[in-house]
Amino acid sequence: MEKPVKYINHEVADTLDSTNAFEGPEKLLEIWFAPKEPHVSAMAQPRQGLLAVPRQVWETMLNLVQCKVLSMLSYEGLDSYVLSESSFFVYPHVLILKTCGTTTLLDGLPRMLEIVADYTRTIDPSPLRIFYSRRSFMFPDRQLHPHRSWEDETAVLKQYFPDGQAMEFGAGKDKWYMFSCVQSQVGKTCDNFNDFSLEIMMTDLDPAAANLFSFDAVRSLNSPPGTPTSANPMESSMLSIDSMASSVGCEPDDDDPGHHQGNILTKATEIDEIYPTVTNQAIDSFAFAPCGYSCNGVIDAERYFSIHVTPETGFSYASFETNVPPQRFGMTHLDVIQKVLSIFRPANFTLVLFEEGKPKLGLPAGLSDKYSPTCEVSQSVGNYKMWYQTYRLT
Ligand SMILES: C[S@@+](CC[C@H](N)C(=O)[O-])C[C@H]1O[C@@H](n2cnc3c(N)ncnc32)[C@H](O)[C@@H]1O
Repeated sequence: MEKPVKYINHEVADTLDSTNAFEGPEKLLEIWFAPKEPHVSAMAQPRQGLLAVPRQVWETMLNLVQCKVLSMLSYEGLDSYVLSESSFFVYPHVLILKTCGTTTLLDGLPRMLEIVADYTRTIDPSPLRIFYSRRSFMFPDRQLHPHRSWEDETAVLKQYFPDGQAMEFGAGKDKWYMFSCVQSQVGKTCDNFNDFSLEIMMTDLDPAAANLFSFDAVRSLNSPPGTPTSANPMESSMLSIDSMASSVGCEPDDDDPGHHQGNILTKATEIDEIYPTVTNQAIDSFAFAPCGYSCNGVIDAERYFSIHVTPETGFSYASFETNVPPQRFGMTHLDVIQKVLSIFRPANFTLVLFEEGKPKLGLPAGLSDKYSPTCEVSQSVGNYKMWYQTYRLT
C-alpha cells in the first residue's frame, strides 16, 4: 500500500482534556456527489474532486461544527482525519463526517456545500445521496440547536433536501434515527465504488474492557521490568513498549502523548487484529486524557474503519464503523462483528448495515449464544438494502 502522508496537529493534540460527562453517541452525515461529466471518473483522477479541497478549508467547516483536526492520513484517493470529536473521511466524491459530544454537525452543512461548489471542478455540487443518522442521545438536554430534537434536525435537513425522508427505528435508548435523500438519476453514477457500510454502536461496556481505554492503564504498560505481570491490566497483550509505540503502518512520528498512547492501545487491545487477513493497513490512533480513544484505520489505501470509545462508567459507549467489504479479505460480517464485540464486551449493541445494489450478505443470523436480538428491521432505502438490529446480553 502506498505510504500515507501524515499530519499531526500538535497544538490541539497536546492540550485536550475533559473530565465531564461525555455524549459518546455520534451524529453521522454522509454525502455522495456525482462526476460533472458522467463518463469521467472522479475516482480515477488522484487528488481530484473533493480531495482538491485543502485541509485548512475543511477546517473552516469543522470550526462551525465545533471540533478540531487531531491528525490526518492522506492517500491518493482518500483523506482520513481523526477529530477531537470522532472522524472525517474525504473521497473524491464522498464526504463522511462523524461527530460526538455536543458538536453541531448540521451547522457545518451549508459551509460543506459551499466548499464543494467553490473548490471542486470535476464533480456536480448538488448532492446525489445524503444520509444523516444517529442513535438516541444519552444526555439530550446538553445538545445544542439544531441537535436538541430529531424534529429540529429534520427541519434543517429538509431545507437543503426537501425530498428527503425521515425515519425512526427501534425504541427507548436504542432508538436510531435516519434521514436520507437518494437520487438515482439515469446517467449519474458514482464510479465503480460499491457502497457498503456496517456500524456497531455498543453501550454498557464490560468495565474491565472499558478501563483499558484510559491514560493510566496505558501508563501501567511502562511499569519497570520485574513488576509482577498480574498487576498489569494488559498482561495478556504484553508487547515491547517500543514496538507498540510506533504507529501502526505509519511513520513513527507520533511524538505527542495522545498519539503515542493511542498507538499502544491499538496494539494492546488488538484493534489492529480486527482484519487479521489484511496486510496493508495504517491506523491513526489517539488516546484522550484522562480517558477515551479514537482511531481511523485505512485498508489498501481506499477503505476505512473507525473506532471511538467513551469508557466512563455510567455512560460507556463504543462505536465501530467500516466500509471494508469483509468478503474481499476472506472474512464474513460475523467474523468482524465478533472480533469487535470481543474487544468491548458490551451489554447492549445496535447493528446497522447498508448494502448497495443486490444485497448478497445481509446480517448474520444467530450472532452468538451470548446475545439475544431485541429488535430487527430491514428495508429498502433508494437503491440500498438496510438492516437494523439490536441485541442484549443473554
Ligand atoms: C474518544 S472521544 C469520541 C467519542 C465517540 N464518539 C465514542 O464513540 O465514544 C470521547 C472520549 O474521549 C474523552 N475525551 C477527553 N477529552 C476529550 C476532548 N477534549 N474531546 C473529546 N473527547 C474527549 C471523553 O471523555 C470520552 O471518554
